[in-house]
Amino acid sequence: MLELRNVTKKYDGKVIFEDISLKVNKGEIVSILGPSGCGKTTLLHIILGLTDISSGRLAYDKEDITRVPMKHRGFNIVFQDYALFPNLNVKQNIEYGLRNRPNVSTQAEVDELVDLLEIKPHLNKRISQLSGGQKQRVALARTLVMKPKILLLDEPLSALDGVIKETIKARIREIAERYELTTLIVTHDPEEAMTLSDRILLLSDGKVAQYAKPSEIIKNPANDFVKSFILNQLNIKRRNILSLFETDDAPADPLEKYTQMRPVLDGSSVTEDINSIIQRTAAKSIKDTSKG
Ligand SMILES: Nc1ncnc2c1ncn2[C@@H]1O[C@H](COP(=O)(O)OP(=O)(O)OP(=O)(O)O)[C@@H](O)[C@H]1O
Repeated sequence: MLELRNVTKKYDGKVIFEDISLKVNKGEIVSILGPSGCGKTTLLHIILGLTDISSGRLAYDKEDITRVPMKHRGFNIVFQDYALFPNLNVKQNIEYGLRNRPNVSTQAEVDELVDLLEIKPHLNKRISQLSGGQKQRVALARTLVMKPKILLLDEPLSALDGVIKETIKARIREIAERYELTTLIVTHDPEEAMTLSDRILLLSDGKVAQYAKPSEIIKNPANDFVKSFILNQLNIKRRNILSLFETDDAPADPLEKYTQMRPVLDGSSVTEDINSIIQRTAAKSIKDTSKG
């Protein structure tokens, strides 16, 4: 278990956040969510060991790691721009870290990850020949072969959209589950956080606005900031989708709105949901036509 106790970060005397306390269980996916500049990346770098804290404590499996340097913490990060080596091919990128620590993963384990992330057809390609989604999967594989105790992802989906985004989300969930890998993800997108994580840490004004399961945040938002940050953005997306079908199905109650939108957010049943809207709309227009 990862534990943060009263963690405060200041830059040049200016408080970025203060008194952040939280626990993350093994295998849990936690999204760090909040407006631009609230300190999401700083918090991720603090957990990684790349940035020092100003005060407070960090512990992993009850051992104090506050002063443990990054390379001894055994956590690993995928940066937003993937940071792949352009002069090496895909296979060499994935196996790069194993040059110094060859026994961390066996060849069979590397092959399993390559299969899981569907990279096999690309192993001999140069990085410049890959799409954004393929680069993301290679960056994930390169990090995972090193068997990190905690996987840290900085905006892993921001450069992706549509089906590719849903595929990467599914892979992240599958990896967390299969390897019981604790995963922390920085995002500014409430929809991403809602559909990907077991718990969401929502930061605002240098404080924890709420740390809870997505369903709990929807049912019991801790304050007005949480309500507006999460529900407004989700409702805007829902309205945009519904407006495509020109229906007047929009309920006034935010919770009902979210419940209706849930299948749309849950990539798996998006087609079913949109189909039912189409059917209802078509049935209505047939009725209207036959009336006239
Ligand atoms: N090395 C640094 N020195 C001084 N201030 C910094 C440094 N790194 C970050 N900051 C400041 O700390 C605050 C938090 O930055 P951070 O990048 O963690 O925010 P964020 O929530 O990840 O933002 P975004 O969503 O825009 O990426 C910002 O005001 C930023 O200007």
